[in-house]
Amino acid sequence: MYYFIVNPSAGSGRGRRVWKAIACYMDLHNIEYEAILTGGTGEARTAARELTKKNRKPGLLIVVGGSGTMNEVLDGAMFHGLLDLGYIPAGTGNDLSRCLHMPKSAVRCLKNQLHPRHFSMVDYGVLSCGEREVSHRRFMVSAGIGFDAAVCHMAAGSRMRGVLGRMGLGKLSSLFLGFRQFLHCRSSRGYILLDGVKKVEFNHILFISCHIQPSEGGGFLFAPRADGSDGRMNICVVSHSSRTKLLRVMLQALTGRFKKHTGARNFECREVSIHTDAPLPVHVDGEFCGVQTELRAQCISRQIRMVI
Ligand SMILES: Nc1ncnc2c1ncn2[C@@H]1O[C@H](COP(=O)(O)OP(=O)(O)OP(=O)(O)O)[C@@H](O)[C@H]1O
Repeated sequence: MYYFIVNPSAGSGRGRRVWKAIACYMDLHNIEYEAILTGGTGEARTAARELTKKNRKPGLLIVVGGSGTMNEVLDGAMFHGLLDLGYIPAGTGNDLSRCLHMPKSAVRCLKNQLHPRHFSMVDYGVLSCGEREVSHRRFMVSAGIGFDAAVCHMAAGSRMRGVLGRMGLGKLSSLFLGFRQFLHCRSSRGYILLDGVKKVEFNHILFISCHIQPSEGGGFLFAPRADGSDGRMNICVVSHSSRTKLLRVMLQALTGRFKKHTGARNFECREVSIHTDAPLPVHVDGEFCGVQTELRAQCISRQIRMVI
């Protein structure tokens, strides 16, 4: 049995179009399936919890949407050993499918899920935040604090993103919002503590992102060495007093030539604690989740089995 969780509004309506093609293929080939179409935030999480309960009829859970939908499913799913997860990308940024080198065609992806030849064991991260009441949220691509989260927050309420997204120009809208935010975003002093032993301090943190997968934000390669199945996270810290230098960092990340240079540093670890003096916005897989000064992220090794 195949269970689909579909976000029809992912990718500014691409989710609905992709789902039509998939449902058509499934019906044409008489393959049994159930589908849940989400109506808003949180529904994919609830559906995933329900579908992964122990007493359910076994089957493959396949997500149709962007990284936000995938994030909700991962966050809501119950693990009984490994979690088998299928994915058909239909989002705006599509970082996960790019990092996993998935085919561009939705039907091609579907065929791979129906006739698996190659499985990939994938890591995920857990972000913990809050002081008195600690909350935990899983992530599959990246989580971070600062500028990147501020862009996600702005994008979520942006009408321009919806309009450009429908025209297939989602990346352009991210660039525009990113540039606007880049000019206004505040920086902060702070530090990171890697695996509880190595403390590194920074004076002008623009953002810190914790990567399971190498890119975020629709193709910004901030952690080119991140490997989604090595049990480790790659931490990217972008910090410098000169915005001109940081602009160069952003452009290099966008063009895939991100290297070690002034303004950006990468670290590897299994677990990281992050402190910023000023409260900064936080995101997980591109979904805004409030403003914080303290975060902890850890990598859970190879607990998701995906067909790619
Ligand atoms: N029916 C719906 N209408 C509006 N929003 C929805 C609906 N179902 C789910 N959502 C919300 O849509 C948001 C965006 O989803 P998602 O991240 O999958 O798409 P995207 O932003 O286009 O893709 P990406 O994150 O890969 O750029 C998520 O916060 C999700 O909770």
